[in-house]
Amino acid sequence: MGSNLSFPEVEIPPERTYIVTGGNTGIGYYIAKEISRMGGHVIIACRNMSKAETAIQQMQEEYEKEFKEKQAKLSETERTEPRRLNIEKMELDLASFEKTMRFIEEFKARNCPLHVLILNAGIHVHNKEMTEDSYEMMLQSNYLSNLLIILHFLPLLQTSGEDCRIVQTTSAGYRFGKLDTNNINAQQSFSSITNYGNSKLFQIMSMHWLTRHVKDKSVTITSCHPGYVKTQMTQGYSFGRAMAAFSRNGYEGATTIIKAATDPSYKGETGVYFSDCKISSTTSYPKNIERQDELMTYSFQVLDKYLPRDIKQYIDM
Ligand SMILES: NC(=O)c1ccc[n+]([C@@H]2O[C@H](COP(=O)([O-])OP(=O)(O)OC[C@H]3O[C@@H](n4cnc5c(N)ncnc54)[C@H](O)[C@@H]3O)[C@@H](O)[C@H]2O)c1
Repeated sequence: MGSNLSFPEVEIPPERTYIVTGGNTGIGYYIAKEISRMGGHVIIACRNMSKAETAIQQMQEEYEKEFKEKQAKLSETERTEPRRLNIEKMELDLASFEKTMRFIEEFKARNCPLHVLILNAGIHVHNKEMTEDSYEMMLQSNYLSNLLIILHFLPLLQTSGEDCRIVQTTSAGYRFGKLDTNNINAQQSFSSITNYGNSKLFQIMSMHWLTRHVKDKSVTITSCHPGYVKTQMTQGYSFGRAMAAFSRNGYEGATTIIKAATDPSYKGETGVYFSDCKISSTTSYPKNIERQDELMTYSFQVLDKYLPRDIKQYIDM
């Protein structure tokens, strides 16, 4: 397990900024740690600021330990000191449009470039839960709020320089989802697996739609399946615990996303799905254009109040 899971070691210039949502735990923790270790400026966007701070300290400690272990193999004259990783935290709660907008506005107010947006945070609930905005929890947290962030940050990514990317952590569980606008908000029925699958399917469908409709094609948008990974998410239910011995660890789960976000050979590669650290194919379902249009009509209606005023300048809609 995991032997083909790797990403090339690249030296990331310190001015390149990466947002990693859900960067304090699970897969996101390793995405943030490895990208900052390679030199990037990383902002982890999380719900709980004290947990985020603890995670940042832990990343620094682990990095220093690993750095010193590598240095021990070198001669005294070759040895250097570990650096301070450039990781910051910002508050983000995807289960609330108001709080998601607060994060968007706070980041915009910094007036700094954004090179790579890694939308990794996600949730898998077992029973039907509605958000404060009256949307099914996974629909809003895994899909609608992520789309809102993309729509606001696109112009910033387009003007931040070379090779800017949006990378979403989706799931092969998208196969369990389907688009049914009469039941999209669990109006008629709810199933933990189907509704989780829906949210992950919609990430892939919206990626395809955006790939076609964004006017300036310089920013790439991709979706990644991390594999089945032992994290808080999967340990929260009995099947996940039973699968623990056969699951990837958090680092292995992160490799596919890190590769999609940093590998120079993927520069310009857009509208693709990654699995096992390589571009892979999806079923035909998310590629259906009429279905994508239907999803986006619904999504733009839901998000209408929060959309950027000048959106039509950069998206054909
Ligand atoms: N673990 C797996 O086997 C697996 C498989 C396929 C896809 N994924 C996806 O990988 C991503 C990371 O999951 P993980 O396995 O590391 O689980 P995890 O539970 O360890 O991490 C999820 C992260 O998302 C954050 N999050 C959840 N709801 C949020 C909200 N409302 N606002 C902001 N942040 C929120 C959590 O705080 C946490 O940091 C998710 O998108 C998940 O759907 C995981």
